[in-house]
Amino acid sequence: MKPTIALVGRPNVGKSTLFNRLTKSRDAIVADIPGLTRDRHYGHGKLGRKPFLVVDTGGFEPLAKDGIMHEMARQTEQAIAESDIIVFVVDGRVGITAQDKEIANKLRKIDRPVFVAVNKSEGLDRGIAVADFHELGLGQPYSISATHGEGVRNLLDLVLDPYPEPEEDVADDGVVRVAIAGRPNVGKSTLINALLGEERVIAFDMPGTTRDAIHVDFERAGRKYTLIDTAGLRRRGKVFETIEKFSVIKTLQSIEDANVVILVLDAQQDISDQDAHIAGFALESGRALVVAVNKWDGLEGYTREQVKQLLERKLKFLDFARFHYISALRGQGLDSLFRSVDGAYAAAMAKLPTPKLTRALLDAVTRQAPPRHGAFRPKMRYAHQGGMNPPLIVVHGNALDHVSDSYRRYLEHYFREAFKLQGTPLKIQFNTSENPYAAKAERHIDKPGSKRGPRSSRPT
Ligand SMILES: Nc1nc2c(ncn2[C@@H]2O[C@H](COP(=O)(O)OP(=O)(O)OP(=O)(O)O)[C@@H](O)[C@H]2O)c(=O)[nH]1
Ligand SMILES: Nc1nc2c(ncn2[C@@H]2O[C@H](COP(=O)(O)OP(=O)(O)OP(=O)(O)O)[C@@H](O)[C@H]2O)c(=O)[nH]1
Repeated sequence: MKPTIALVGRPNVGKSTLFNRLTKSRDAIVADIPGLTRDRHYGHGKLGRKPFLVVDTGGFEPLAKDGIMHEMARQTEQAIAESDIIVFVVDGRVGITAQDKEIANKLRKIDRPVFVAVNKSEGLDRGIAVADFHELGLGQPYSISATHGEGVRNLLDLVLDPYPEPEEDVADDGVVRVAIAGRPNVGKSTLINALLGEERVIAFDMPGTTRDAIHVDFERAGRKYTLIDTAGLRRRGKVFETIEKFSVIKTLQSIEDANVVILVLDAQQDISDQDAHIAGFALESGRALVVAVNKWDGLEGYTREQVKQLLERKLKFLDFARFHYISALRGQGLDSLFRSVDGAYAAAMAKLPTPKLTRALLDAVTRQAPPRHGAFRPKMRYAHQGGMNPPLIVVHGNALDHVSDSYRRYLEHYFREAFKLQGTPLKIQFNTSENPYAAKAERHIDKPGSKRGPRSSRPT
């Protein structure tokens, strides 16, 4: 599972700046998607091939007893309880403060690695910048500059050293890993009950001692599935208990671990920010997705139509996914929900042969050529598949840096239709480097004496 890094520290030390730096260099599947609002506190990052999640915890005032600072401290404690690694950010220009010491006192009691990042260190002597902070008793402090990027990579190397690179291929053993995500009270437990039967849920609800995901196998219509849940989070250490039953980190981790995410919404409630954020996470993770609009039993015909329209408008950025209107309570709509889960899985794992991809690409271009950008006319030559889950299509050609987002979406739509990739996001990567074979072939053709060379074929 992807490691989760929590950024902790008092206000104004540079946590948000560091967060932005850690999360910006990801291959953006969501380049510019209308309607998608992001939760700026949770993000994906990558160090080389190693992926990780980052949580920006906001300012941490451990002594605040009430008010907004107290609420923030609660949320920070939850993030600390659920993360794998803590990066404690301090301000190298201000030096150690009483508040830093308070935070350190709390962090020293937890059983996870804590790294002290002495920020704003650009232009300062490294040794002097960090000297003060040994006193925190959290080991060697590291000097960084979040705005300039200095020392950040070194720190990440250390932080992620114990975590191996992910395996190259996604194993396709035919067992579909399903995560059920949604905000509190939409009916996730009811749906899980309906899928597993009561006796299984008891096992599933057992508090674990580690925060590894718990996997529950089940069968449906002759097919095997594994339900992923990160239960067990609630029992972790005495210093930082997870207070809330709902956990964004837990949701993110189960999404990451799944092949297919079932996003559960409540038809009887308006779409909330929390729903939209969870939908956004699912999209950003690249996982295949099926939307289950639950509690459909309680609605009349006219309201149903209204709800459908509203949802499809608000969640337009999920238009690659199938929407199902179900009642978990009555067990209605689950068969067809699972047919879509299977379909989404197949789409996520699809193998797309180069000749077919290239043909589809050229057809798409014939139908609508990429618009010229200034002096550049992007030229697409061929395409191959660069990955699965989600499918990654690598398009090769010239001047592809100048392809617009709207043309990217056009291509995405075209490939989706051509290869029936419903239910999975699709990544398109443009590769402008010359095709060495094409270049060679052209040189060959250009050779004097070549019968099929362009010169000899030019009308005279
Ligand atoms: N000189 C310098 N300033 C920095 C650096 N990193 C952040 N800052 C500045 O410090 C100030 C606070 O940065 P933020 O990233 O907002 O700090 P924060 O810890 O997220 O603050 P809260 O959101 O209040 O908790 C901003 O003015 C940043 O530009 C750095 O590496 N060097
Ligand atoms: N009418 C109706 N009510 C439902 C349906 N599914 C769940 N509910 C009710 O919605 C409430 C919340 O259901 P839960 O399954 O506990 O929701 P949850 O998403 O697991 O909630 P958390 O455990 O808080 O995350 C309960 O009162 C359920 O009986 C449904 O299909 N129709």
